[in-house]
Amino acid sequence: MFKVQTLNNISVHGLERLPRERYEVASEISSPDAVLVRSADMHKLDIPASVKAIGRAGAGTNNIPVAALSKRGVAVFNAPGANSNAVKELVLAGMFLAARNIPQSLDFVKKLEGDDKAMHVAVEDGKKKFVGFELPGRTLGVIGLGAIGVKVANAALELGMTVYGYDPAMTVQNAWQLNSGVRQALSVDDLVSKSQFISVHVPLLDATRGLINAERLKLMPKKGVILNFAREAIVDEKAVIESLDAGGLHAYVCDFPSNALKGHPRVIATPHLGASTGEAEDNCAVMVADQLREFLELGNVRNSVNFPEAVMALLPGKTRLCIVNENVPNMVGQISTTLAKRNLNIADLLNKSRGDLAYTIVDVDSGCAQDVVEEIQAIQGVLSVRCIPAR
Ligand SMILES: NC(=O)C1=CN([C@@H]2O[C@H](COP(=O)(O)OP(=O)(O)OC[C@H]3O[C@@H](n4cnc5c(N)ncnc54)[C@H](O)[C@@H]3O)[C@@H](O)[C@H]2O)C=CC1
Ligand SMILES: O=C(O)C(=O)COP(=O)(O)O
Repeated sequence: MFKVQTLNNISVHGLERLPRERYEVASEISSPDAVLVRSADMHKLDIPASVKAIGRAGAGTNNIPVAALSKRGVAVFNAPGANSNAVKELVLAGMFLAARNIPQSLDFVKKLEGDDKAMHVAVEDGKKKFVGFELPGRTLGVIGLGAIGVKVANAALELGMTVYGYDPAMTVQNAWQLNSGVRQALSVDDLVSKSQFISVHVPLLDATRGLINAERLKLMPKKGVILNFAREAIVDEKAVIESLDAGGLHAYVCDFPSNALKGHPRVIATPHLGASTGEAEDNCAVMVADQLREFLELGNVRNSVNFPEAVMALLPGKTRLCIVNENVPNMVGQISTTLAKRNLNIADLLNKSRGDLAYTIVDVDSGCAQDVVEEIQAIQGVLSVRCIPAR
């Protein structure tokens, strides 16, 4: 029986992927094997030694102490692309809301008084304050052409906008999805200086903290719109408010409200709603639950943010050892020597590395005693070892 702790509400469609006869899933559970999470902050949590994997039912993993977990040999999974359409749709909505001054006009309507005739007069007189602009011919700059950025860029092209993209580490997979009409910006500054709309779709990293700052806002054409559906700290909120107040920016559209932003007439803020559609919640939960299950039951790794991709078929009758170790020379040598000493024949072996970490799957012909696991665990550089008994 595997135990899975949930730290947020996870779609029932995802939880159903973990069959009751093999999985106990609860928000309060002792010694969990794995954790399922959305945006709960795990940085200050005491994550028990029993945890072998974390599944993030979503994209961003900045709420998870990934580096510390890697050192313990714990895998972290996410659900790449599973909520990207939901975010794209909200970004598009944000562009329309800003361009047509819709929030301000709704506010105006809410405050109308008098009978219908008086209201009609006020409407026809008041509407001139909300004259907007149209999107065709305007320029959008997309920073980060990953699952979301590519969809936003393609959709904006369809709307008749000129689109620039910037992403120095774009994957081949995403490059295949990107409409060839999207132009390449040479740098963030190049993109910013060309774009009336800028939408950020990068993870929160040291390199992306404050990516949109006072200097960059000065490079932007007047009356621009910044859209931030990525993470709060990617945009310098103080600089944005100063620019809005000084008549630089037209609007700041974001998914991360704060006291400073709340009530500002040119801020359109939603309560972290990017991934909050039934479809996205189901997609993320199903994807990450499947990945967790495959890891717990077979040791295979798909879509991890810290482990290398590693998938090997497990044949009936074979016992599997899953070893996480530092990516240093002679680890596989030491592991196979340990097995040979015990007369355990290797049927199949897969060794993959990613950065400082390596992951080895070894299938052996016969069962494998606990002391073998302990001996491998004792090899310097081994971070965690797991034995999956033969079926
Ligand atoms: N508001 C919400 O509810 C949601 C927010 N997000 C946020 O959006 C972010 C992006 O999500 P996805 O597109 O699914 O992730 P992704 O991993 O598919 O794409 C991120 C892209 O950013 C690029 N990148 C990284 N550093 C960069 C830099 N310094 N300059 C330019 N590009 C850079 C990467 O190469 C990658 O292509 C997530 O990390 C998360 O923080 C994601 C989903 C929902
Ligand atoms: O997937 C992401 O990165 C998100 O920000 C979505 O967060 P959520 O799962 O809605 O709490």
